[in-house]
Amino acid sequence: MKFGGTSVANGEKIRHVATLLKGFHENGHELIAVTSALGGTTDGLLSTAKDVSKNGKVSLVKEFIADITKTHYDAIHAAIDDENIISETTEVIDVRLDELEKALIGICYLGELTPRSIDYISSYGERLAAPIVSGSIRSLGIDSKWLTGGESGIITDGNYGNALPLEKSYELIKEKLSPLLNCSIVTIITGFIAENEDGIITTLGRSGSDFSASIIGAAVQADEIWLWKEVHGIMTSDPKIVPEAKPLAQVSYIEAMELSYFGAKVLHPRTIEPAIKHKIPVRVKNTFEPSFEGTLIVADQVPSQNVVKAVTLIKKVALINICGAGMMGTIGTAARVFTSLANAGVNIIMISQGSSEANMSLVIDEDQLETAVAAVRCEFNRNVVGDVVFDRDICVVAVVGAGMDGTPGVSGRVFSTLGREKINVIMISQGSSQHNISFVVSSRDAINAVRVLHREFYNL
Ligand SMILES: Nc1ncnc2c1ncn2[C@@H]1O[C@H](COP(=O)(O)OP(=O)(O)O)[C@@H](O)[C@H]1O
Ligand SMILES: N[C@@H](CC(=O)OP(=O)(O)O)C(=O)O
Repeated sequence: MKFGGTSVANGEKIRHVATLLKGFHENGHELIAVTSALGGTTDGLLSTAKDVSKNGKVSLVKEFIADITKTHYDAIHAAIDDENIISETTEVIDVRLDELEKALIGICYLGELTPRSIDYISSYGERLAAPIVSGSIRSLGIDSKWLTGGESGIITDGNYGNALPLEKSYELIKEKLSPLLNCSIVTIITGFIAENEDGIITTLGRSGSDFSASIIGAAVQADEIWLWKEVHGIMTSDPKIVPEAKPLAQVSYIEAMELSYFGAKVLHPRTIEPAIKHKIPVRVKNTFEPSFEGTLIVADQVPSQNVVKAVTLIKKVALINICGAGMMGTIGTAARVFTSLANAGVNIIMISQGSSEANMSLVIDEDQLETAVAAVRCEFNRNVVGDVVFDRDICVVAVVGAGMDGTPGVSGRVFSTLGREKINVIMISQGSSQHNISFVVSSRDAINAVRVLHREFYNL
């Protein structure tokens, strides 16, 4: 079971989570829980580290440490009743906070922030949360211990910020965690963080605790992997954009993956991979309404009267247009574009090429725009490719559903709906899997595009 940052946002919520875990434990379930950082902590750690690496202000570190100390002390007192457990937990937290302060001050003086140090700093969110969740369970009379992702056996490559578990992790986790399953203990594991083969802390990417839970669930061959969140499950759209969005009772692994790739922040994009490999159902549930069934994610495609299961939105992306008459018929142009971007470490989200071959459009993360433009310009030096133009002011909208495969008329409905609303479509892409149709619109049209499409396919 994984509890997200919104589920453990403060001491009262942590107490609620501990009570849920106690209930499942007492009902005879053998379980392992993965916790995220208290909501907002990882953002705070990252922005403070970035700021102080630029401005070197030790006073800013002191302010941040005072804030984070208060948040976690408040959480300890609201989540734990037993005085001894309060003081034990406070001691652990104090040691962590002291290390964190020293590391941030180090960054102030060094004036640089490497990918490795970003992972080290951001790991503190989960490393501060896990002792409190574990203490809260102990305070309810259930034995509990906590481990970091690395200690539980998640060993990754060295790709800081987006590390992947090595295959051997699965055996290692099984070895380390299986003995803790059939004894009277609830084990808490820090989500999001792991370590590489040299024992250096790595992270699995933002929102990576979902992925931690599914790696662990797969390794111990859990019956189900449950992801507890602030929503009723996977919904027909982000309820923050479309308030009338409805929870989906069941979706397939493929649909869940497509949804997460296309921006549905409800799941970390890699979550489903370990579950597929080990054929484990995944359930998304609402921490604050546990009796609601939530969404079950399973292997088989679930027949539904709605061919479109959900409408999603990706923000913080940018469009690159590579054009030039010289591209027409010049063999190898695409290979050079993709190789130069790959060598620069740029991840491509969408690709489209017009049949005239004089134009190629790519969508990438906004953060990588400058690197990408420089890489393509350097590769061609105005030979073959005339120019590389870009637009930061765009979003990707997608309609997702495995039932679209072979169902005619879905694109017609998508684009005529957008046309009626006078929403200009800048770029279109549909994979041959036919499980999604994705397109680019200007940022100012994006929310409206999601809402009108949701209304079109769900009649709400
Ligand atoms: N299709 C979707 N279904 C459900 N939630 C979605 C969807 N798209 C985006 N979201 C957002 O994902 C968030 C998931 O819940 P949250 O408790 O924040 O998860 P976690 O803390 O595990 O990251 C919600 O706040 C919701 O706004
Ligand atoms: N704390 C990490 C990892 C995580 O999974 O968080 P959440 O469960 O709140 O998405 C983050 O903010 O990225």
